[in-house]
Amino acid sequence: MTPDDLKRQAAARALDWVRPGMRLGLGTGSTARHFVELLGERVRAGLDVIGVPTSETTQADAERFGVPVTTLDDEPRLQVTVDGADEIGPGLSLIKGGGGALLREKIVAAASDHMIVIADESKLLPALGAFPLPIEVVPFGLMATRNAIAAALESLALPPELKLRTGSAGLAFVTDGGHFILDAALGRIPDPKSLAGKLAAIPGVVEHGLFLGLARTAIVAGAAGVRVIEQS
Ligand SMILES: O=C[C@H](O)[C@H](O)[C@H](O)COP(=O)(O)O
Repeated sequence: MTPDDLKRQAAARALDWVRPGMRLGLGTGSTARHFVELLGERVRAGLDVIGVPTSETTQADAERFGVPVTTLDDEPRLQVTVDGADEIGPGLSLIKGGGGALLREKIVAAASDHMIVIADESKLLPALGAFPLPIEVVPFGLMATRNAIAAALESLALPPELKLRTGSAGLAFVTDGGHFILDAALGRIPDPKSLAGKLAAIPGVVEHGLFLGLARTAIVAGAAGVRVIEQS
């Protein structure tokens, strides 16, 4: 079984939470894409749902797979969001944003009654931080914002290692919102809540990839089968 097979298994299980008439948040990334594709199969078989994509890529996928889409402006409250993650830590804390979609993903998750995270078992970890934490920043004042983030990291005894994410041709990667991403190689984040608070207080930081208290259910597929973890 390949990691991609496991992602698809987790995505398939998430369909159990989908009911006719639901308004769904559609996540971004290779795992969420499986969900959108499988949801499209159900829609073609007659399921009536509508989705809010969390990125331009997912919007295109949803259209290609035949999932009707809307916006949060037209449907500001969603019942269920299904999304992937880069890491799943204690209490279903998450690192997200490896694909650069963290801002819309967090807005959509926060507008949802129930966020379900789907992943293969490699994403389930005893602590967050091995995956570099994406921090979305406005291009204006990049160096000042970067210095402020580095100072915040140092104040928490975390390494101030920040890398501007690059895309094609070595240019800065630009998010759907027109921002840049600084990836913070932290190794281990002992206190995600304190870090989230410090980052959110920095002017120029638009959002960060720590998703705390948002996911209620994790569906994790591994060699031994699919596990459902609920956060009470
Ligand atoms: O910005 C991207 C998202 O947060 C993804 O959900 C995350 O990076 C996981 O992606 P994948 O399912 O491809 O590992």
